[in-house]
Order: sequence, then C-alpha cells, then structure tokens
Amino acid sequence: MIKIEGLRKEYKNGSLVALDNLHLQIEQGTVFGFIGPNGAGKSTTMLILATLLTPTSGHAEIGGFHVVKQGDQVRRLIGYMPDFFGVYDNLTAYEYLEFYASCYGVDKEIQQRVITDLLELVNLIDKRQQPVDGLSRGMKQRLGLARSLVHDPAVLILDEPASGLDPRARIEFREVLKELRSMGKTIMISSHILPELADLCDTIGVMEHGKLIASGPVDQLIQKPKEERLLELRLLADQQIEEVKELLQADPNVQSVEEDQEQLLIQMVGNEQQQADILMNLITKEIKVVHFAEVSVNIEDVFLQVTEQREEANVNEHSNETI
Ligand SMILES: Nc1ncnc2c1ncn2[C@@H]1O[C@H](COP(=O)(O)OP(=O)(O)OP(=O)(O)O)[C@@H](O)[C@H]1O
Repeated sequence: MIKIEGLRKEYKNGSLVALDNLHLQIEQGTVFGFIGPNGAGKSTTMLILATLLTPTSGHAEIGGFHVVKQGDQVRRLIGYMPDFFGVYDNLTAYEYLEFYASCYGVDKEIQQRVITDLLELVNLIDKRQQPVDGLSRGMKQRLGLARSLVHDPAVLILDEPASGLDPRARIEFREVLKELRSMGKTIMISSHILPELADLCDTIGVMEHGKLIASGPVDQLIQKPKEERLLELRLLADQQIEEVKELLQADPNVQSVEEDQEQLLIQMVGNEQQQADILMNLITKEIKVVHFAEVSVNIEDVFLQVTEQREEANVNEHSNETI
C-alpha cells in the first residue's frame, strides 16, 4: 500500500540530510509502527507521504499513486494527523468536524451521519456541543484523529499521536486505533516513547539518522543471538521459594534467577524445548506452578536492542580499523 524507494530529503541547502536512501514497504491492512529517537526523520517521511513536503530525490507512492506527481489522488486516500495541529477554539467538536468534512467535500446529505459516527468512534459523542477549547489533551487528540477520518481514507498516517497523553488517555487512544485496524485501515504510526504500541503493530521500522536500520514483524526483529529468554514463574503461595531457586539454578540452561515481588524472573539460554524442560523439571519435583511464561518484548526493547547492536558493530568496526 505504501512503497518508498531510495527516498532522500536534504534541508539547509544540502548540509543536513534528514532522509538518506530510505526504503520501506507497508502492506495493505497492516499497522506499521515507525520508531526512532527525535530527529531520526520520522516526521519528514510522513510529511512527504502526506504530500506536504517534496523529497530531494527518490520515490514514494501510496496505493500506486506517486506522492509528488499525483498528490490529489494520494490526499483522497490518506488521513494525516501531524504531531502538532491547531484546533479552532471557538468551534464545538461537532462544528470542527463539520468544517473539515466540508473542506474534504463530504456530501452535505451524509455529513451529519459521518460526523456522528466519528464522534462515537472516538468516544466524544457526549462532547459534541462542547467548545474544542474545553477538551482535555487526550480528547483533542482523539478529535484530531476523527478529523483525519472525515473522508473515510484507507490509509492513516499518524505522527506521534499519543505524545503528551497520560496513561489513561493513551489506552483510550489505542482502543480507537484497534478499532480502526479491525476496520481494515492501513495505519502508519510513529512514536519514540510508546511501548504500548507493540501489541498494536504488525510490523515496525526503526529509524536512526535518516536511515531505516531495521524493519519487520516485532518478534522476528528481535535477534536473540544465543536464544536468550526471560521467563516469569509464579508459584502457589505455600511453595518453598529458596528450594525452587536452587533447583532452577542447577539447570545448565538457566543463567540467573531473581525474585521480583511475587514471582521469579529466570534468565535462560535455549530454545522452546529447553524452556519446556525447565517447567517439566519443576512439575516432576511436585512444585506447584501457577504461571510460567516468556516475557514478551515491547517496542522499546526492540529499539534499544537494535540501536545497541549497531553501536557495538560500529565500535568493533573502528577497533578493527586500528588493528
Ligand atoms: N524544516 C526543516 N528545516 C531544517 N531542518 C529540518 C526541518 N525539519 C526537520 N529538520 C531536521 O531533519 C532531521 C529529521 O527531523 P524529523 O522531524 O523528520 O525527525 P523525527 O524523527 O520526526 O523527530 P521528532 O520525533 O523529534 O519529530 C532533524 O535533524 C531535524 O532537525
């Protein structure tokens, strides 16, 4: 659905390269998490896709339409939510969406239904007559999302939509995104702080210094060089925790065991078979296990891991150079 090939964007007469030979593909109906630190080039990429910025060179298309040469078709296909957007404070939530629906040429006959549906989708139906001014930041963000949906676009490009939201507002925002995903929208969403996106995204791309340094399904992206796994183990209350710890530490695949509140955290090296063997060993020793599971990774882990691996690789490269 979204295809980027060799995209380059220079600022300041070429002295700043914001995007450097970027390649990226996002399939229809998937949610793509675009992560990276400040200044990595996420907003620049999204602005180009939203037809609001011209690339220096390279190619980008959405739904087969060229973002520079076929901007009108692209704009019909996408809903874009910038990281900062103005709201017209004197308007009510309903009037605000009505204004944008008119801008997008949504038929007057269906405007009322479209806006009501959108306000319901983003949980603002009770606020429809409230001035935008009086809405909380979380509500404004959801209203911004509704705004990007007035023309029922197939693709959503959301630039840091949850930044500045408190945890509750983030969860509410994520629920709306889940609903949009179930409606079959293709969603590109950027973030540098939101591990909560992990269970929402089908694939992620990690940006650094204008380059995509890793991309793919979250679980595949995590490289486990030695198949390192972190396991959580919770026992029935009457179990002898010290005894269990000793038992675990005797396992050659277990590297460390730590107590963490009510549970044990087991760092192990091995595959699924060896993970299953640890559990089997406990059960045969009649240890009563309530919970035993691998701790899943989140987007921040992926990001840290990928960038750390790169840093290590750079250090090795430089040390090789000096030999
Ligand atoms: N209009 C501009 N003029 C000059 N430099 C710019 C401009 N817009 C962005 N940049 C620079 O381009 C680089 C990429 O910025 P960009 O905003 O795309 O990154 P980002 O990953 O979205 O970061 P953030 O999360 O902070 O928005 C940065 O070095 C930034 O300072």
